[in-house]
Amino acid sequence: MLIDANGLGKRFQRDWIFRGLTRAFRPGSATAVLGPNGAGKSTLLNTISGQLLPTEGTLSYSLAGRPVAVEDVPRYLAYAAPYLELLEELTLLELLRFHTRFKPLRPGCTIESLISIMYLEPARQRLVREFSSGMKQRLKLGLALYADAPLLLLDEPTTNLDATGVAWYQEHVRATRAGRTLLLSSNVPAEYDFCDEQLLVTDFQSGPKER
Ligand SMILES: Nc1ncnc2c1ncn2[C@@H]1O[C@H](COP(=O)(O)OP(=O)(O)OP(=O)(O)O)[C@@H](O)[C@H]1O
Repeated sequence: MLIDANGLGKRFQRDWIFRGLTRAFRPGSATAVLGPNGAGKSTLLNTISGQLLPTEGTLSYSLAGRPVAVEDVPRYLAYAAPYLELLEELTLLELLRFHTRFKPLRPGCTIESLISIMYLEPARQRLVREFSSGMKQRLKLGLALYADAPLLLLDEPTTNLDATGVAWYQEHVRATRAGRTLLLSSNVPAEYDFCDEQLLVTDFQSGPKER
C-alpha cells in the first residue's frame, strides 16, 4: 500500500505531537519510527492507520494504483501493539479461528502452520488469558506478520520477548515483509536494524511541549 502524508499534524488539546510531516511510505519499504518515550510514535502509527484523525494535513492511501478510502484501510491493515488487546477468554484455537474469519492469513499459511511457527502447539487448547506475556506477544506478532495484509504496523514489537523471542521476531519479520508497507515504532535497535528508512518524530516538533 502506498501512503502519502502531506503536511500531517496531530494535536492533543493544546499540544502538537507532530506537525508538517510530508512523506510517502511505499510498498516494500520498512520505516523505523523513532523518538524518545512520549515523542509521539504510537500517535503517528495510530494516525497513519486511520484510527486517529489528523488535526491538519492529509493522508491518502492507494493499492496497486487504486485509491483506498480511509474507512477501508482496516481491511488492508495488520497491527500489533502493546495497547491492542487479544480476546483472552478464548482458547488459542478459538481465537485463531475467529480472528482469521475477518483477517485471513497469507496464502499458504494455515492456522496449524501458524501455531507451529509461533511455537504454541502445547497451548492449542489453553485460554489465552493463561498465556505468559511472551506467549501473548508471539501470538500478536504471528497474527500480524502472517496476515494477508499489505500494510503492517508494529509498535514496540519485541515487548515482553526474551532473547529467543527477539531472534524469532527478527527471522519472521524478514520472512514476511516483502512487498508490504511496514512502519515500526521502536526504541530498540534490534527491532529495527533491517529497516531501510528512519523517521525521527522529534524532527516534526517545533516548540517545547507541555506534558
Ligand atoms: N488520547 C490522548 N489524549 C491526550 N494526549 C495523548 C493521547 N494519546 C497520547 N497522548 C500524548 O501524546 C504524547 C505522545 O504519546 P505517544 O504514546 O504517541 O508517544 P510514544 O513516542 O509512542 O511513547 P512511548 O515510547 O513511551 O511508547 C504523550 O505526551 C501522550 O501523553
